[in-house]
Amino acid sequence: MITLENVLFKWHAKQPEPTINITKLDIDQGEHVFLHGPSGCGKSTLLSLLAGVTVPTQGNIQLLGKAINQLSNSKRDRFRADHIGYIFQNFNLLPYLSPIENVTLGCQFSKQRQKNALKNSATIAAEASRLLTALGLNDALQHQAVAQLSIGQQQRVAAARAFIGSPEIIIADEPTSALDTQNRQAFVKLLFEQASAANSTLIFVSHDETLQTLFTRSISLVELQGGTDATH
Ligand SMILES: Nc1ncnc2c1ncn2[C@@H]1O[C@H](COP(=O)(O)OP(=O)(O)OP(=O)(O)O)[C@@H](O)[C@H]1O
Repeated sequence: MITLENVLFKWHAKQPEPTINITKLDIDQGEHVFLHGPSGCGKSTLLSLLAGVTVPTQGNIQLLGKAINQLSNSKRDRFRADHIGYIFQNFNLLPYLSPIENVTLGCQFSKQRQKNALKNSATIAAEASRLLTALGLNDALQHQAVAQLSIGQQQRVAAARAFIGSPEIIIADEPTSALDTQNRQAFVKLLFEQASAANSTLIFVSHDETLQTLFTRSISLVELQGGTDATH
């Protein structure tokens, strides 16, 4: 469901070595992938290629059978809104809005995700609340401004926003870096429950290798770029 072939990416035309150089990568529907590598090796760059935020300098990226690098900017934006949930490292929440309001924004630009959300709950707000509860944010916290929540609580809001409307692909860029080890593992398990319920593919970047064993697959970006078998 995700296929990369001969993908090269340079931030600048004059860059001597590409930031991304991947001959082949296939990820199946429903896989939980742990992507790791040292700082600066290109993990976030790869995630932005997978999300269609940037396009490769050369090569093909197919998501759900569609070559996203061949889509116009507006079609790529639509594809992303319909099929990809993104959990940002700094969460990118709107601080003066409540958790429910932040989560409903996750499907604001996608009719398809709104439709999916309404298969689970009577209203989009009720579905936001259901997801927040499932991710461990109790009802009392769901209506106050996000700025008043702890980092761990904000992280649950960011995750619920990515999951609303059951996108096929969930991308998480170091969402656990602010938590201690025990809370990281608990949070990852909650992510898995939601990903499995929607059969979403989860691509998760982290520096914390203790999380690696929880995942169905682990990819070293350094090995992948070197052309060796990078999957364990
Ligand atoms: N917007 C940008 N413009 C130009 N160069 C960039 C840009 N973003 C990243 N880079 C460069 O691309 C390379 C890879 O950066 P990237 O952020 O993808 O690494 P990373 O593996 O995610 O690092 P970290 O673990 O520290 O977050 C770095 O050399 C970085 O300087």
